[in-house]
Amino acid sequence: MKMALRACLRTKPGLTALLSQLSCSGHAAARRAPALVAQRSSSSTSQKIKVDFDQSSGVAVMHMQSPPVNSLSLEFLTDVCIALEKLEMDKSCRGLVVTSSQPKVFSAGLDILDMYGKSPEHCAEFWKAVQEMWLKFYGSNMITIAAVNGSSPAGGCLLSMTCDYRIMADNPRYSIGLNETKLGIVAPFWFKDTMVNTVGHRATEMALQLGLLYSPAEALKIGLVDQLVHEDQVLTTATETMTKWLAIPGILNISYTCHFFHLWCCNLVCTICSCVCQVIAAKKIHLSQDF
Ligand SMILES: CCCC/C=C/CC(=O)SCCNC(=O)CCNC(=O)[C@H](O)C(C)(C)COP(=O)(O)OP(=O)(O)OC[C@H]1O[C@@H](n2cnc3c(N)ncnc32)[C@H](O)[C@@H]1OP(=O)(O)O
Repeated sequence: MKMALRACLRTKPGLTALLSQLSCSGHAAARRAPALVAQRSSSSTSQKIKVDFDQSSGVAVMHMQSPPVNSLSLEFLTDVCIALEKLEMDKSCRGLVVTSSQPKVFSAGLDILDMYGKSPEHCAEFWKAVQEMWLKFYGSNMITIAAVNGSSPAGGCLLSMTCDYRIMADNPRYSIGLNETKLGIVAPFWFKDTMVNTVGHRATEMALQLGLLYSPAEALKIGLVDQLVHEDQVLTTATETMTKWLAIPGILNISYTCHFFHLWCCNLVCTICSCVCQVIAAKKIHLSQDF
């Protein structure tokens, strides 16, 4: 799926334009962008994101450092998007590892405080930033690996699922999953679709209906994560794994993308049809009650 968006970005100028319209240029431009210096190794830091880029390997490591739990606030999302844009523009950067600098937590998901009691304008901007993060990760030309070194509920799980590969710390105290139902909210359809693409329909159905959070071992079993390693090994394993992925010529990825893009389009059309059907059904019920 991620590959699909990637192919689309390469081949369809229309979508690129769409993405750039959705891009953080509005709110992001106003913020100071962390610079990536063209040298063998460079480091750039915003308040909430630190990026270390090793030019010799072409791999960047993005450290999320927003205490206490890397919750996805508008400010945090904006910094992530700016950092991603910078890396994407640097053609020497081919791989990205995302990890957390916070102990025990990868990301707590959307910042609840940034969603509650805010103006409609803030909520709109916030929601746009959430979608943008998803699009930028899913549509990235880089190989992306999530080094999940702590708990990762809800939006944190979504973030990890937008990556090509997930390595999680093998600590039973940690959990991962889309637990929105348990919070009394419905996961947006694109959260659901991202999970379907990761673990399949049935596992997603169970996960979303029950708002399940999985232990690392359970997550590995259903394919929500790809590998478990000791807590201290998450980042090193991620960079080693990246070497394997980068050994595959990028062109081969593209041939898979067409197939996945087709599936993605079908999915989108189905979702739209199902929404239309629901509206028609609701109208019919309403009309039949009138008579
Ligand atoms: C409009 C439709 C939207 C639909 C989509 C929603 C997707 C989402 O992502 S909704 C957010 C769902 N997130 C969660 O349910 C996570 C809740 N948090 C936790 O489960 C735990 O905090 C943790 C497992 C991530 C970490 O546990 P730990 O024991 O280490 O830390 P805590 O003491 O629980 O928390 C520390 C500190 O952080 C605050 N906090 C935690 N999560 C969030 C959050 N998502 N947004 C904002 N703030 C959060 C928590 O309140 C504590 O703050 P204080 O120290 O000030 O009490």
